[in-house]
Amino acid sequence: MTRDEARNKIIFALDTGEFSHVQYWAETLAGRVGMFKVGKQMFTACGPATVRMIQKFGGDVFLDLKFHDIPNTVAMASLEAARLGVKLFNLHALGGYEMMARTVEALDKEFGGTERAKVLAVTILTSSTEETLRQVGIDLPVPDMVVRLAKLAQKAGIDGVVASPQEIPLIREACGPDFLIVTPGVRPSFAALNDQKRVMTPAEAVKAGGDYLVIGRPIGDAEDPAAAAEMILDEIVAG
Ligand SMILES: O=C(O)c1cc(=O)[nH]c(=O)n1[C@@H]1O[C@H](COP(=O)(O)O)[C@@H](O)[C@H]1O
Repeated sequence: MTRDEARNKIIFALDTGEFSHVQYWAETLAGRVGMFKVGKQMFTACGPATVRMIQKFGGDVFLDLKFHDIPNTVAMASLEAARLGVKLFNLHALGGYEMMARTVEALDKEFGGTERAKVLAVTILTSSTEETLRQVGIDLPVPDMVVRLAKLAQKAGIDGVVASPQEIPLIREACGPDFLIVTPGVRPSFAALNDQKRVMTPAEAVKAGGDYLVIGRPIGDAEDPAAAAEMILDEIVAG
């Protein structure tokens, strides 16, 4: 894999609430990562201006608001997300088939054949374990639940999933080569696990067939974030 191909796979999780930091990150990591993820903290604090600021500096955006609500509410919120011109956004597959299908229908109606934001369904969060599932009344093993939700999302017309890198082979087998797989829970050899549980290294996640890797704290908390991003690219290219 070339360095450019590796770079295009990296999505930096911009997990801050400070609008004044956005320009710094967009400039520092431009050309070092393929996309910027704006999540709940950033969006709640600063809203769509964050997305526009990143776009102004030439960055692509993954809007990570993990919608989960009644079908109409999610479909309408999804249209607003897509109108911001983001490349990716997500919802929770646990919201069910109708919620996902209504969202894809609304997007197709508005955007027709033109290029639109891709929708990802979050399967089971990378911080969750079997115990987490049992606590909410789900007795299936995590991998079974992930595959079940990925297949449901694909049936509803969703473009891909967010899942742990450990589940990539199972999802590929169940959903085929064109279904996008985006994996957080990626930890380079030099970084701490933090609250992530089901993790892999960047090189392993790419080798397993992940289309995009979401990486936050290993870059954001590093003393030299640009160097950390380059070290991650080194690991992927070497791997
Ligand atoms: O949808 C996500 O991006 C996501 C799903 C998931 O299962 N696990 C997960 O960690 N994330 C996000 O991915 C990012 C991971 O950040 P770090 O753990 O700092 O690399 C965070 O912004 C999470 O919100």
